Amino acid sequence: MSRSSANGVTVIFVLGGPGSGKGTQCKKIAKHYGFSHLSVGDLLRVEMESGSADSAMIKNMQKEGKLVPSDIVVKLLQRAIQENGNNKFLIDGFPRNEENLSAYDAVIKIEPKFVLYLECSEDVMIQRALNRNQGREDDQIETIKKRVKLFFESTLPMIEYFGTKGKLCKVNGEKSVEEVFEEIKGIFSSHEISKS
Ligand SMILES: Nc1ncnc2c1ncn2[C@@H]1O[C@H](COP(=O)(O)OP(=O)(O)O)[C@@H](O)[C@H]1O
Ligand SMILES: Nc1ccn([C@@H]2O[C@H](COP(=O)(O)OP(=O)(O)O)[C@@H](O)[C@H]2O)c(=O)n1
Ligand SMILES: [Mg+2]
Repeated sequence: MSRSSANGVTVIFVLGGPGSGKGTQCKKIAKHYGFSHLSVGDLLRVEMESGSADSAMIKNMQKEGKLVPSDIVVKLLQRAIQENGNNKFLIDGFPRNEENLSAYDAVIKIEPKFVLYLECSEDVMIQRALNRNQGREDDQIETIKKRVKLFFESTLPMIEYFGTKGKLCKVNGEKSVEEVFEEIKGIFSSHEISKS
């Protein structure tokens, strides 16, 4: 039996390229449905600012648009889940490749209820990330292009794998914020997740 059915913890992976709207939609879902939003990029940024032994490496990987080793990412995620009293989590921006997924399966082991994928064209991703204005060092054009490339090379094949398992829920991430959220509400309703 998966841990999700054993202890009643619900996990949803929220995936999409940079700028596809993961953070934007997760905030709305969290508020509407009472989920806790765990953005792995944010967890890494907090760890980077903490001055821990991994700070410099994380800063460098983010600046280069590369992925931080999975063991470090999974430890941060596990700690965030354990410290949180909630039993419903949106995991935003993870897993991003097969290695992330294997590390998750080995350590955290909570089978996701489904994977929410915000589909967006490369041009829209790039424009949104460029206009984001959050002071992120990785939101400059050269790094964004590397991140987009990595998304299509490493993340998308893994997302498609969830499709073969019948776990993939895809929405059109290019519509307005409210239209995307309406589509998401339909998906949540079909999975019998109701307003908190
Ligand atoms: N559906 C949308 N339409 C237009 N702009 C959006 C939409 N969703 C998000 N944005 C904007 O695009 C940028 C990237 O969104 P964000 O949620 O940070 O994406 P991600 O977490 O996937 O990188 C932000 O400036 C956000 O306000
Ligand atoms: N699973 C993850 C998620 C993020 N990251 C790092 O954090 C960066 C920013 O991730 P993010 O999820 O905040 O980025 P967006 O998709 O929101 O633009 C990535 O480019 C990686 O360097 C990672 O290494 N592994
Ligand atoms: Mg984000």
